[in-house]
Amino acid sequence: FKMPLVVMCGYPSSGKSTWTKKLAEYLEKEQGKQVHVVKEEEQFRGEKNDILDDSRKEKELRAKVKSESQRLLTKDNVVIMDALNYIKGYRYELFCISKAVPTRQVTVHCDVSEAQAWEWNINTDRPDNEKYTREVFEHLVQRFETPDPQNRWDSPFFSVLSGEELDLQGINTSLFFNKTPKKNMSTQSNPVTESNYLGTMEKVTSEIIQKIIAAGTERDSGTVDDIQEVEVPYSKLTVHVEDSLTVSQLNKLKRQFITMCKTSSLKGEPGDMFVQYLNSQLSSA
Ligand SMILES: Nc1ncnc2c1ncn2[C@@H]1O[C@H](COP(=O)(O)OP(=O)(O)OP(=O)(O)O)[C@@H](O)[C@H]1O
Repeated sequence: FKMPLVVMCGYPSSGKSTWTKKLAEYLEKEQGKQVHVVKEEEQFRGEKNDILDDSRKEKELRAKVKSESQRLLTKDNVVIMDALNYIKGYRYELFCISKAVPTRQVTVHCDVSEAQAWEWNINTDRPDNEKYTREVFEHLVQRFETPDPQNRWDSPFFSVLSGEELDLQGINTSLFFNKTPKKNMSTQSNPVTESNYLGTMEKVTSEIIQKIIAAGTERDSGTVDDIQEVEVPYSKLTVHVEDSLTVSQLNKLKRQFITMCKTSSLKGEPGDMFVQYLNSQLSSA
């Protein structure tokens, strides 16, 4: 059992670094753990707003922070990821990495209002190039995908409101004392054996995609339109389709998912895993 990952998230300037510091101190001094903080901030080098305003640079930034965390996760310490972590699909990828190690992961949401975060941003004693511009701040707030403890990748979940204290002890308990989370209990299908796992994946994902396509193509061949929730085989979960979606996009997501399963030694109920993957990717496009 390897040391766990804490994923901080929240609006820009919502207190992520402040709570990261307190959590790290608590785990080190009171629990005798080694803590490694991966700071997104260190990558900015005075160009915070430029990087966050450029989707290509921002993507590179996220990839760096992710691989740094992944590298450290194999060592004997707690990794706290002090980063915006605002994309649902990205948090899902982190969850897959933790699962593959395997280790535990806890999500901490610094849940302060936009107005409060903005006030902290302008009143902070950092140099101006380390403050968010109004424009970048607003973009990040708009794009923020609030974590939901119902998603298994956002759970166990802790949030801290403005004026409240973070439950440091609770986090410690979740990281070190709780049992490994149980497998998803929403399906009763038969357990899948190692040897036929990928074959099963192929069949399950194909049938799920067929169902989504069938639900949307009655009107318009080739595009899946105007669907909210699609019920699919092999899972009690539904797929949320908000925007129009092409058959080739769906096939691409299926291929990506299968590749991820092959490389990450991720195991679970194939139907649920694929539906959760689709939902995380469809909402983070
Ligand atoms: N609970 C709090 N009460 C009062 N001020 C706070 C609180 N939390 C954070 N701040 C102030 O808000 C500013 C931003 O805090 P912090 O750097 O922790 O946020 P962040 O989410 O890490 O920011 P960034 O998005 O830039 O990484 C700091 O000046 C900090 O002192």
